[in-house]
Amino acid sequence: MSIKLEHLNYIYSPGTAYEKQALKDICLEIPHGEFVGIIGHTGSGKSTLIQHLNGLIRATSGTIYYNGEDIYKEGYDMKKLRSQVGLVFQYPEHQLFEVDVLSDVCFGPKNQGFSPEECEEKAREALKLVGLKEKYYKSSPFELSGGQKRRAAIAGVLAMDPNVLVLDEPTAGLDPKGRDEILDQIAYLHQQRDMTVILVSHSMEDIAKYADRLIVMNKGQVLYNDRPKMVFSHYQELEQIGLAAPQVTYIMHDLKEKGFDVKVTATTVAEAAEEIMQAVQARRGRKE
Ligand SMILES: Nc1ncnc2c1ncn2[C@@H]1O[C@H](COP(=O)(O)OP(=O)(O)OP(=O)(O)O)[C@@H](O)[C@H]1O
Repeated sequence: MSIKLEHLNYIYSPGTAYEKQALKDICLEIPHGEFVGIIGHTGSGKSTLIQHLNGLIRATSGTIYYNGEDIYKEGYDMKKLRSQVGLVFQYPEHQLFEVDVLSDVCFGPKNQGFSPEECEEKAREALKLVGLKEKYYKSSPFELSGGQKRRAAIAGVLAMDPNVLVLDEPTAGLDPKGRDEILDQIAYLHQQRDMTVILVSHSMEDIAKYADRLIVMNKGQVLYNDRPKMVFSHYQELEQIGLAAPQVTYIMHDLKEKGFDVKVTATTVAEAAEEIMQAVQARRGRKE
C-alpha cells in the first residue's frame, strides 16, 4: 500500500490574479506501515499536499502512484481510493452532522454500500478503537467535549477501514491531556491495525515521540525527508525557516558544549535522561 509522488506541482487559481503555486516538484515515497510526520510553517503547503493523497485535489502536473497504480489514469477508481486513504481534516468535528454519534460514524460505511447491520457493527468497532465510551453513542455529537468530538470524527474515518490514515493537526485546540490521549490512541491504532499514519503537526515534540519519518515542508517544497533524529540535527537550518527542533535537542547540544560526553541524538525526554545519566556516571567513574 505504498504511496509515491513524482514531480507533483499544484497551482491554486491558475491564470488569475490570485494564482498561487502551493506545491513545487514534490517527490516522495511513503511505504506501507510507516508513521510519517509532516511539519512546516503556516502556508508551507501541508494541507494542500495531504489532500492530494486521497484524490481530493488533482495535481496541476506530476503523478501519484497508490500501490503502484497511477491514480490519474483513466478509469481509476477514486471512490475506492478515498475509502482506503482516510483523511481527517483540521477541526473534523465541524463535519459531524448526524443526530447521534453512532449514526455519524455509520455514514462512511453506508456510503460504501454496507447494510445497516454491517454499518453499525463497523461503527461500534471504530468507536471502541478510538476509546469513546458506549454511553456517548446515542448522544448528539454537539454534546461531546472537544476531545470526544475529535475521537468520534476519527472513528468516522476508521469505520471505512482505511489502509492509510491521514490526519491534519488532530490535536489543534485541545488541552495537553487531550492532545496526549489522541496521539497515544493514534499510535495504538497504527500498531493494532497495521496502518500507515501520516500526521500533520506543528509540534516537533509530538513528531519526535511518534513518527518514524519526518517530512519538513518549506514554501511548497520538501526541505527534509528523513528520520526525525537526522532532521533535528539540522536545528540551525530549521531555525532559519522559523521552526525549532525539540527542546531536548538544544539541551543535549548545550551539555556537549559544556564538556559532557553525551550523544546529541536524543529527541525525547526519556532518551535524553538516559544519556545524561550515563554521561554523569562515566564522569563520576573517571573521578574515582
Ligand atoms: N483555496 C485556496 N486558494 C488560493 N490559495 C490557497 C488556497 N488554499 C491555500 N492556498 C495557499 O496555498 C499555500 C499553501 O497552503 P496550505 O493550506 O496547504 O498550507 P499549510 O502548510 O497547510 O498551512 P497551515 O499550517 O496554516 O494549515 C498558502 O500560501 C495558501 O495561502
